[in-house]
Amino acid sequence: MKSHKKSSKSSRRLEAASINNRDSIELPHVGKPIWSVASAKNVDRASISEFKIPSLSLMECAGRKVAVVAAARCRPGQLIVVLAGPGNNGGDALVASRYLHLWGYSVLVIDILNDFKDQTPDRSTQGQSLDELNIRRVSPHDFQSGLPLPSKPLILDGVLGIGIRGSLREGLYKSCLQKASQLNGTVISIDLPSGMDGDCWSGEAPPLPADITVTFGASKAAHRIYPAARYCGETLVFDIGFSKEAVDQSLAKTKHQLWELAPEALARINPWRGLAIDAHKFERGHVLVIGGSSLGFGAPMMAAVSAARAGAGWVSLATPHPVETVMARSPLALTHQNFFKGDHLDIAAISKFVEQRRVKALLIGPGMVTSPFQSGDLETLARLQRQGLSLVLDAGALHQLGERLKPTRLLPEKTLLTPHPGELIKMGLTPDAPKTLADFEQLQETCNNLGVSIFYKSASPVIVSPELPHHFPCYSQANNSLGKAGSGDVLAGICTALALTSLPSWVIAPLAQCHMHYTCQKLQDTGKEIIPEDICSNLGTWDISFRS
Ligand SMILES: NC(=O)C1=CN([C@@H]2O[C@H](COP(=O)(O)OP(=O)(O)OC[C@H]3O[C@@H](n4cnc5c(N)ncnc54)[C@H](O)[C@@H]3O)[C@@H](O)[C@H]2O)[C@@H](O)CC1
Ligand SMILES: Nc1ncnc2c1ncn2[C@@H]1O[C@H](COP(=O)(O)OP(=O)(O)O)[C@@H](O)[C@H]1O
Ligand SMILES: [K+]
Repeated sequence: MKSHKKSSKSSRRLEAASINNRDSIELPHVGKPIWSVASAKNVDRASISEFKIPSLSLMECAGRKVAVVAAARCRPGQLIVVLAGPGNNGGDALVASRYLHLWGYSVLVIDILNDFKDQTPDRSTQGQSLDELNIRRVSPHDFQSGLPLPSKPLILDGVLGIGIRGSLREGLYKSCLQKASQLNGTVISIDLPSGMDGDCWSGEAPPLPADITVTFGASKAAHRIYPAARYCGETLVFDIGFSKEAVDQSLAKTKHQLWELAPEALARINPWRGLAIDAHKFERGHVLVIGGSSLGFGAPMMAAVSAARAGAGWVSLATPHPVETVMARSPLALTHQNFFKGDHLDIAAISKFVEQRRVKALLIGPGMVTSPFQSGDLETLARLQRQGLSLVLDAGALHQLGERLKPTRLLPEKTLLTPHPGELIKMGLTPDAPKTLADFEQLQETCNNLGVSIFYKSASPVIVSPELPHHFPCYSQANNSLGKAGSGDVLAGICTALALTSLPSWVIAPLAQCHMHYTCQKLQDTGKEIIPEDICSNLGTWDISFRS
């Protein structure tokens, strides 16, 4: 978000550093594209037909990678049960079986075919190469009718991959997968847990969820976005020798693109780099947090402390409670206001405070249960934005915001909304939570019209911003210790501190999530069960906490 006009020499230095930040951070510096299934198929097709890479050598490489992963996970004496379906996913499984057998592991292949005629040519070739080795192979009928097997084998799921169309049909493939799930083994799935749609992240659990998924070229949406990602387990991505030109060609054709952000790369961004050693509080910037309700003021307090720990120069807190009550519970450096008239905001008083006290970033919503806005309030905020104010709206401030925003148009580079799925729906912008990339494209259209960026919060939050047309970065490092009431307040506070800098909102929001996630992880290393309050009072300095 652009910093507003500054006069001193050192503040110009900050602005220069921040503008550099803004100009130099590009998506490929901090993330990798997530391929759609169509892109993956295009890469495959073009590598083979245009760039003359033999399909069998891609399969050989894929199967070998799977074998290496399986060998590393196999316990001494453990049986490896390989489920090999009819397509090239099954072909990969057969290559893996060959390697594992040759390396001395005990392998049992289940040929999950209705008919040998169903096989793809490459799968059939791999089958023939297995015939010459002494690998035990059984029919799906034998497998299903109670073939005695040791419990807890290592299972390789090569029944179906990205060739699936629609939902998994009832029949042989599904029943074999269900049977395999009864073995209670460790499951390594090839490319995708069989039956899953690589592009969709909100579907049902597949019959045989994976502990590890081995995929090729790049991850797909289902590997990275929750809830689908939970069924993939740990996803490992391998290069299997696709042509780089084929990859570039395929991605160039892609209309919209999900990106997987790399925490280590985000970690190198220090939002305060370049801040002069003699900087004063206004060079960092003044944050005002407005929130709370009759239920309390813990949420805005945590957001305010998080904003201070994330680098704000001065943080003021406004709640509907008597200032003395809040002050008695507050860290000393926070200053306190009461900008409420009943359930609503005294927008004139806020506006005066923002102008007089040079507030540069305003967070409204933590701990609020209903919308605090009345007609005209958003117009006032839009006017303050044009004077340099950045706005972050969370929780209660999001309720029915869609309707309220329509006549207003805020500045997208200065407005960040942070809804979780329920809040997104309550905003009234969309009847359902986004389930596909096309849904995000639609949401971006809405963001363009309203002049806002949306950080769609979940265990794998995605940013949708008019500043980044057709590209949707996702931070997919989940940690269930963050699934606790209050994490959203910490996140909103960090976002608001970062809104003081000139980082674009598509960087601010994931960087805030990354900072919260790293801090949580570090605190967990001390062996404690972590609560959001711990995170807010222990946020690391940007340089130190991100050096891991
Ligand atoms: N050269 C290549 O083509 C490469 C392909 N690779 C592997 O090949 C896989 C893709 O192979 P294929 O395109 O042969 O497809 P799959 O092996 O994923 O699946 C094909 C089978 O799925 C069945 N099917 C489709 N929709 C279904 C539904 N709704 N319910 C039940 N069955 C359904 C089809 O009848 C067909 O028999 C990738 O996932 C990857 O594992 C890798 O070997 C890398 C190279
Ligand atoms: N399992 C998880 N892994 C990673 N991040 C999570 C997880 N669960 C929640 N979060 C993050 O924690 C925050 C929770 O926000 P929210 O649902 O608004 O919580 P609250 O308002 O109760 O504080 C979001 O930033 C979300 O991205
Ligand atoms: K599979």
